[in-house]
Parts: sequence; C-alpha cells; structure tokens
Amino acid sequence: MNRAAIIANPVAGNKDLLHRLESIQQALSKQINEVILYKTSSKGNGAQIVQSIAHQVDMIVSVGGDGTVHELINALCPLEHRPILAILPGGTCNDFSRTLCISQDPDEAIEQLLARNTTHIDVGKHNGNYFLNFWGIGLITQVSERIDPDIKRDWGRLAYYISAFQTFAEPPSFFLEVESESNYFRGNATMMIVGNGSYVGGMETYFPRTSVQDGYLDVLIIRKASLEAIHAIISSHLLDQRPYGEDLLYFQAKSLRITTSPSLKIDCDGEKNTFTPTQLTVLPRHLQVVMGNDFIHRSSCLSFKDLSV
Ligand SMILES: Nc1ncnc2c1ncn2[C@@H]1O[C@H](COP(=O)(O)OP(=O)(O)OP(=O)(O)O)[C@@H](O)[C@H]1O
Repeated sequence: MNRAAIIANPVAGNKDLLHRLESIQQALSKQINEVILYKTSSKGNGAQIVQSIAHQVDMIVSVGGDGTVHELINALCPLEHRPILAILPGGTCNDFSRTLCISQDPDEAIEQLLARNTTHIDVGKHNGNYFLNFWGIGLITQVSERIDPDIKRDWGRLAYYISAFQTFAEPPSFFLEVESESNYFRGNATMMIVGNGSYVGGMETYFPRTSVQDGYLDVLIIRKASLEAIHAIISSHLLDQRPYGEDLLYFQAKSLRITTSPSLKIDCDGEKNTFTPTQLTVLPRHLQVVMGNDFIHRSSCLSFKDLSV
C-alpha cells in the first residue's frame, strides 16, 4: 500500500481520538509510504476531500461518528476505484464501527487499524444515496429528530432512549405500500426500518442477526407501536428467531419500492435529507473495509434458528 488519507471530523461527539491524530498518522506511516491528514472544515467537506483524493489513495480512514462515515461513503460508493475504508470510532453512537466489530476503545481501534484485516461488505442504496447501517421512516425519524443536542452532548447514547420513550407515547401513523421481489405490504404503519448493519443508536435493537455480507436488506414494518410489538422484538432477541406477531412484519429483500401517504422524511444512517417515495437496493460486497478482530467469528453465527427468509 502506497498512500492513505485520514479524514477527521473535529466536531464529532467523542474527542479522544482527535488529540491523537498525529500519532495515528505516524504509526500508519511506518507501514504506508505516505499518509495525509485532513480535518474537515464544515459539513460536506469530507465528501469533497474524498472526491479529490480517492483516485490517489489506497485507504481512507474516517475519524468521527456515523454522520462522518455516511458522508464519506456517499462520495466513495459511486466511484469505480474505491479505496479501502477504515473507521476509527470518534462519534457518539458509532453504529457502523460496532457492526464491523471495531473496538470502541481508542487504543484497540488503532491496533485494529494497523492490523489492516479487510473484508468486502454490502451497501444499501436509495435514490442515488448510499447507506451502511439503516434506512427508516416514521417512529425512528421522530425519535432522532426529537433528540435534544444538549442531552446528546452530555449523555451520549442515552439521549436516544430518552427521546424514544417520549416519542412512543404518541407514535405516528401513516399509509405504507412496500413491494419487494417476494413480499407485498399495504396498510397503516407506525415505523419501517431497513437494516444493512445491525446497530441503531448504539444498540442491536432491531437487527441483532443481520449480516452485512449476505446480499440482503432486513426489513421490519411495525404496524402498531403496541406492547405486543415490543414483546415480539424482545422475544426474537431472547429466542434467536425472526420477530413475529400481529403488529409487525419482518422479511429480507434485495430491492424494495416504497410509497407512503403523506410523504415522509427518511432517516438514513442518522442523516435526514430525503423523502418518500423511494426505491432501495443492496449492492453486494461493494465496499472493502477494515474489520475488527471478532468480525469473522460474529458473521459465522448470525443466522436465526428459524431459517426461512
Ligand atoms: N468541520 C465540521 N463542522 C461542522 N460539521 C461537520 C464538520 N465535519 C463534519 N461535520 C458533520 O458533523 C455531523 C456530525 O458528525 P458525526 O455524526 O460523525 O458525529 P456524532 O453525531 O457525534 O456521531 P454519531 O452519528 O455516531 O452519533 C455529520 O453530519 C458531519 O457531516
């Protein structure tokens, strides 16, 4: 490997790694001829940096949270030559780094970066936007929109759960039509979430068994935010089975066509810039990433006990 670029977001939640950027650069320089360090100057600058350097580097290291990773992969994924992506978790939730089993401890994460064990992972795509972790509408969007930035800064991941409890008291309801290659749903719903990775808000709440290498997106539609639906989700965790119940629907898909009434704001890896209707597809093994030590082991025990798709 000849060249790498570190792209760090100085305003992301966890500042531990920011003070160590020069030492990370030096450590990588022992293995790689040239390592360039960039600090983003504003939202969108990370994407500009990727567009200007991607053809010259073999690896891009994201230092920041899921918003930073999301911005970088949206510039990386449309390219023909895509450098390897490495993630050093420097945000608040760091969902995608967790899916890749990257340690949340800065020293261990740097060790894993230096080991440079890589694998290829699936990427989700909707209307020209790319996502690694999740795509959602309804309750999930309202939960993250209601998060108080002061609570997020002081309480980190807990802010998501405070907001979830507040939103659950008055869940949204909308008309949803979803068509995949093997499933069709039409009716009222309170939330739809599509997972590529398994973490949302720092926890494996919806997709503890999803794989980023199976060529499928996992789809969960919650018709009603009822105790029955919560019970079905908790039971699926405890029993290692697909969530099943009157108030929800769970399936896997390679492509989805989604319409809602009214049009809804989409939460995609935590970014909320797009609206329904939309079409989703999965790009199998589209991106080469640096993985954590347990990734291979975790991937080998991901299937549900009930194997039907
Ligand atoms: N220099 C900058 N100034 C302001 N915003 C920036 C800058 N660089 C990047 N951003 C934006 O900051 C936002 C927040 O960053 P990020 O999501 O990585 O951190 P976080 O919210 O703490 O982490 P997480 O999403 O994992 O909870 C992202 O949308 C990113 O595009």
